[in-house]
Amino acid sequence: MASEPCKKGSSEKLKNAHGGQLLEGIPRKVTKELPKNVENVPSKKIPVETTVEAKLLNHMRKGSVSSLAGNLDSTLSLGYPIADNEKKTSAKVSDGARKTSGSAKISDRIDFLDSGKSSLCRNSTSTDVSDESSCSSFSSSISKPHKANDLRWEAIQAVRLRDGSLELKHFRLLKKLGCGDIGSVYLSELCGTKCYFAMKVMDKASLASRKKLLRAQTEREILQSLDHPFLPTLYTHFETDKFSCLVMEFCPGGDLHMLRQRQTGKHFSEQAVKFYVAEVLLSMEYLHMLGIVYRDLKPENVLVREDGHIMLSDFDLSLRCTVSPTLIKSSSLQADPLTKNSNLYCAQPACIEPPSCIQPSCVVPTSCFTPRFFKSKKDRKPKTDIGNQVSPLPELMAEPTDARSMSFVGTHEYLAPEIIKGEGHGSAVDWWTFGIFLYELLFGKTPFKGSGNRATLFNVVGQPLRFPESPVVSFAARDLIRGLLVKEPQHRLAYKRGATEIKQHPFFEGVNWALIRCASPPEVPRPVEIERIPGPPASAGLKVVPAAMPAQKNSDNYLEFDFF
Ligand SMILES: Nc1ncnc2c1ncn2[C@@H]1O[C@H](COP(=O)(O)OP(=O)(O)OP(=O)(O)O)[C@@H](O)[C@H]1O
Repeated sequence: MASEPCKKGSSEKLKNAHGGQLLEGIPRKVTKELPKNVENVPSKKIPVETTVEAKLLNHMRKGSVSSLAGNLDSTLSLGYPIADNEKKTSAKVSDGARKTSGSAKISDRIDFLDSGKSSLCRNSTSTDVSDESSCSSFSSSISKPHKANDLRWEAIQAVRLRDGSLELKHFRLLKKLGCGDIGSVYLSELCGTKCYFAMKVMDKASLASRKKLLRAQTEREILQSLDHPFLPTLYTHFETDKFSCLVMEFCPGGDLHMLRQRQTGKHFSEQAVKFYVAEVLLSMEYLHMLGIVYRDLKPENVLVREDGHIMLSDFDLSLRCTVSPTLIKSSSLQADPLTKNSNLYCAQPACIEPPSCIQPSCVVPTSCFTPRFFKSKKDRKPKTDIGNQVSPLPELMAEPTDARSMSFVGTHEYLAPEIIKGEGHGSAVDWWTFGIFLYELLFGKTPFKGSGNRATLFNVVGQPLRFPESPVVSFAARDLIRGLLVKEPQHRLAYKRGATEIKQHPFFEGVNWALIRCASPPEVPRPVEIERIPGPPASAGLKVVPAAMPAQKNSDNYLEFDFF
């Protein structure tokens, strides 16, 4: 089968074909690196697809894996075109460790950045993951309490128990979902289980030659550390001699960029926005608690799960640092940890009793998102007491504010001013991108977009924030955006107390943060139908027909009923 060309660069072609105008709906392309220190690295993304897919097929033909179910292109439809998936045309510029001189003019800096000469920051090595064994990683459900009732998790564990490890041969690759800078993502079935996953396949040789091994490693390590309802679950990862594979949850609903294109006026209603940004906020809060600055928030990276809730994806640009979560305000029922209970401390933002958060019949609003407090047995209250707590939740500040990176990372329209100016940046960049994200979902466009990337960068740094007259958006929403899109990071909302500050903004009034996972989403993807169609055994085709559709009729008032 001929390998399908990677469509990631398709927007560039459209740009030329349409008089330099980037068509609305064509995804922003991101160049993750503007290489400088690295000689001979192309400034455009290499279509990993061509290399990965060809090699993968070759690999499979040798009999090491079940077939990439044939006729993929013609017989499979995901309900959203792959071309839409493969978007992003701006520059996703990699984390460079370059320092600019304090006296350098911003225009020089922007020229430099726009010229594609900024440096790579992470010191990629060709050996950073080469010593890995070919076995699967053994993340256990103990470290992922949210997976306790997950059939896919159980299916993976069952194969592991039976065969010792997960390998490529255990999966059928059914459909290419898209390709990114460091790999291609395939819809895959764990053979014989009807459990479907998104498998990211990365060609190790290509990663090494393009000095992206470290980035792939960063993404994998971050994914391994996550266990949150709105963040990807890494079910397993394994290596072959040629490929590194990450097996994650498959999101059939596409991403928020595509979903926005389908809305009337190409923007979401304010209620829908509130839902999506609230879930993104919780996932960012969790990441910051783990010391992870995400750095790549944009609608393309927010995927929609089968239940309509979101999943933040794409962690290869994230920055890891140390963080010391601090309790800044205890709830009235908690003794002051500093005075009375010196053994009370905050550790992980995880569920205290995981299943209780999922049950719609929750009587007690046990929070999935509040910090877990460990106390000595002596001080632990009886469960009933805890269950009756109705007092305000304690406030936790877990901002990796000390993090400092000189990297130039992100997508032009989403870059924070301090990144463009090369002043060094920390977690506040995530709150800037959160503001741009909120703006784009509400207004259908980003606030500082210029005629080209260079103009965009200038606008971000120098242009004041303006709001279009339509659509009409509440004062609270505009006020929140204003607070987030403050150019100086130290004056930006959430700079001091992180997500807590944002949660308390009137825009989110009435949001039940603890039970957001139980709320009805604005749209739920149509159930995935995967039906086998007749054909030769080796190329048995599958039909996949998910597409976002409006939530149940009676969900017109879902926000009042479920969410607030
Ligand atoms: N879990 C998933 N479920 C469904 N589709 C996915 C999933 N993960 C990724 N995809 C699709 O595959 C495409 C490629 O994803 P991938 O993370 O490799 O690249 P990317 O998001 O473009 O970013 P990057 O270039 O930084 O790697 C995405 O655009 C998305 O449409």
